[in-house]
Amino acid sequence: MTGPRTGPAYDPAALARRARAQLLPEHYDFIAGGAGEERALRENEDAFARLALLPRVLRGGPGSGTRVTVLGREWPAPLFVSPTAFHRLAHPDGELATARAAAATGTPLVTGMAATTAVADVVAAARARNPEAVVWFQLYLQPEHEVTAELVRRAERAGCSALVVTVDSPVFGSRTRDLRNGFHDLPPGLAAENMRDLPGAAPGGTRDIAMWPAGWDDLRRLRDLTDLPLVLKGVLHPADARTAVEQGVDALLVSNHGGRQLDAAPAAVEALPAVAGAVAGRIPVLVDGGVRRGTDIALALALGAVAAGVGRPVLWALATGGEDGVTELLSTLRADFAQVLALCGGHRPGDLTADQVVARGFPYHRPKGEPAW
Ligand SMILES: Cc1cc2nc3c(=O)[nH]c(=O)nc-3n(C[C@H](O)[C@H](O)[C@H](O)COP(=O)(O)O)c2cc1C
Ligand SMILES: CCCCC(=O)C(=O)O
Repeated sequence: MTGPRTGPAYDPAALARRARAQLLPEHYDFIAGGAGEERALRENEDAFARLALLPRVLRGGPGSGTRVTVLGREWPAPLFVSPTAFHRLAHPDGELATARAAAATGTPLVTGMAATTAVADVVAAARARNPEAVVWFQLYLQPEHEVTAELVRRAERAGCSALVVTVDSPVFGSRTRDLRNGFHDLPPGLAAENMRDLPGAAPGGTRDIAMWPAGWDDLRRLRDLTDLPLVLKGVLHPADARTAVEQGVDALLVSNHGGRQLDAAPAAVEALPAVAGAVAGRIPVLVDGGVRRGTDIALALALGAVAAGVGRPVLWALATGGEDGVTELLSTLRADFAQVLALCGGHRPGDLTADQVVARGFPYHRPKGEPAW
């Protein structure tokens, strides 16, 4: 073998196994688990495995790197950290460690409303590592408008540059493992810190996060409340994607919530082409669910996403290695994607196209609903 070894050694399943050994079983299950029979959860990864990439050849080089532009900001790679609750279940440094690692690698972070660290502290930790760090705030619209408004003000004051509104949770999904384990409360000493001192909370106390069936009117009220770009997370139906564009939404995140809400939902990557088709390039489309390696990111881009998010792997890396673990994971995913892009004959992320995606089998075929060559 000649030349430098460029392929990173990374085994996502082994990372999850190592994390399992570190965590209390009910905490591991909370993170790993999904709704119902966990079909949507399994399908997220399986659907990627059913797809293959046709590389293009003799395209010359060198490539110009992995950078992409999303909502006016340049990202070093089409990769971001999806919002996940309660990072201090995984590691005592929790969201602070995740934020530092994301910032150090230039990876945009979506911090969750259900974080165990307040958004101001998350952004401060990220900016201390990298003044240019991109942090977005994930929001569940709350039934009381003043509560939503206060959360938005906190995200704005903290320096978040977009709001990711999760719209796939009109009610909470049935998490089979949590029901079996009786896991429904954070352990003593941990709290959803963004929910502290909100209207309706006891002094010094936190409010519960409501899963509530908001409507498009509520989204319009949010639009009037803030100038931050709005990203809708959890859109799977192309008709909703079209409405979102008409309503002035700034970006979509195609997601089945990591299989934690509707168990009959399709895999995120399977829902992506129809949503991207409905949006027709008018706003950026992001995706998460089952993204574990560079080939998954490449498939997502070829099928119309501008970037892909990772959820559980970040928590596994945090559990096993704290900040350094997350830094290693994010750098590895970026290097892996850079290698896959080059192997596909791409010079830049936008070079990956839908005609390069085929469904495995003999003979392989174009995924249904995709235009023929
Ligand atoms: C432990 C855990 C907590 C999560 N919490 C939230 C949340 O508070 N808000 C939200 O919009 N999505 C949440 N998600 C969903 C993620 O944002 C994301 O859609 C999903 O994890 C992506 O799939 P992946 O874990 O296969 O990468 C959570 C996922 C996990 C695993
Ligand atoms: C109340 C926050 C729950 C977070 C969570 O587990 C999820 O959104 O999947």
